[in-house]
Amino acid sequence: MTVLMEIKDLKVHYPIRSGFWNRITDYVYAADGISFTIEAGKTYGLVGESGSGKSTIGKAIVGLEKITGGEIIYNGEDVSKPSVRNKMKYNKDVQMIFQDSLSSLNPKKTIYQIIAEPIRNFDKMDKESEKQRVIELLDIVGLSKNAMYQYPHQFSGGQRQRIGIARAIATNPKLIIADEPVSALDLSIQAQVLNFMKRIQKELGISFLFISHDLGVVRHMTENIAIMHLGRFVELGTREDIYNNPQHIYTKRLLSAIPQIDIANREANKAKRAQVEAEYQEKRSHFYDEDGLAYPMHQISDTHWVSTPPTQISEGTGK
Ligand SMILES: Nc1ncnc2c1ncn2[C@@H]1O[C@H](COP(=O)(O)OP(=O)(O)OP(=O)(O)O)[C@@H](O)[C@H]1O
Repeated sequence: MTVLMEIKDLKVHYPIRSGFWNRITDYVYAADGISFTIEAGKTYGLVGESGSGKSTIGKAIVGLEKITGGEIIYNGEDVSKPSVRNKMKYNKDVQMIFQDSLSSLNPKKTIYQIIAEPIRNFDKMDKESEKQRVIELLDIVGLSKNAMYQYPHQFSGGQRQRIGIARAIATNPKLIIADEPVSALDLSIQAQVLNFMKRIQKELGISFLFISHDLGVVRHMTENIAIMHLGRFVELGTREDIYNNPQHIYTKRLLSAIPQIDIANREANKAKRAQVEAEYQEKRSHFYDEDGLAYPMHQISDTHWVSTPPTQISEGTGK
């Protein structure tokens, strides 16, 4: 395994201000002690429901969010420090794509201007080479060269997402943070964009941090997955660990929420979902500390970590 990036004990706490003096009265612990490793050329899945802190981690990694504590190690340096990022042209190596391609692509700019912008920032070249590079990038994402004279609103959601990907790969990045990249798309288009991302990963050797609220979407995309809840990881493992041997009650709940197209077993699936939900409500307090937060992670196999109550560890039943 070749390590591309190591996130160590990352913390992002947002201050909450209130009262006449606008003083800090509390904090939102959006990311609280997050550690994981992204391998070169692989996809890491980060999954949890809305508000669990996934985007905060993505933004902290690209440098859009100031961190409260921890380290983000890339090429042996801590890139959570802006001075280190600037020195090593980190923003060329790490790019981000977003869920809402319409608002993340400037509506007043042509597709040419949108894709050429990162090239101009990082790889100065003459006009003709720049144009050829834009055409090449459009070709990689399956769009004709005529697209470069058009504007974002003239494309469908799936095409706009591919334009976002063309912009992201323009700098030959090593890592792309993909924050809910297909959530706004129809199911059939989702599959197209996911397959397309897998293809460019294979061809260009890019790593992805794939952020999603849906364990069904990441299933065929990722080698390793972390499940996040209320700012902390509750479970982390390989695809097999998470889908075939889930341990945390929250992971089981997310798995039961994956939509099934199995019409014949619709009633049985519904009953299973209700049973998992009832179990979650009943046993929830056992899996979280007195503040309602996940316990620290405990390793249960070479690849599998689970947030585990201290009492369970002392009893020697880490599972
Ligand atoms: N700038 C901010 N100031 C204060 N609180 C914030 C800020 N940004 C995010 N939060 C809070 O931090 C928590 C995590 O938010 P985050 O957007 O990272 O979650 P998420 O899992 O990506 O959810 P979603 O998919 O809905 O974006 C939420 O409670 C959110 O309200």
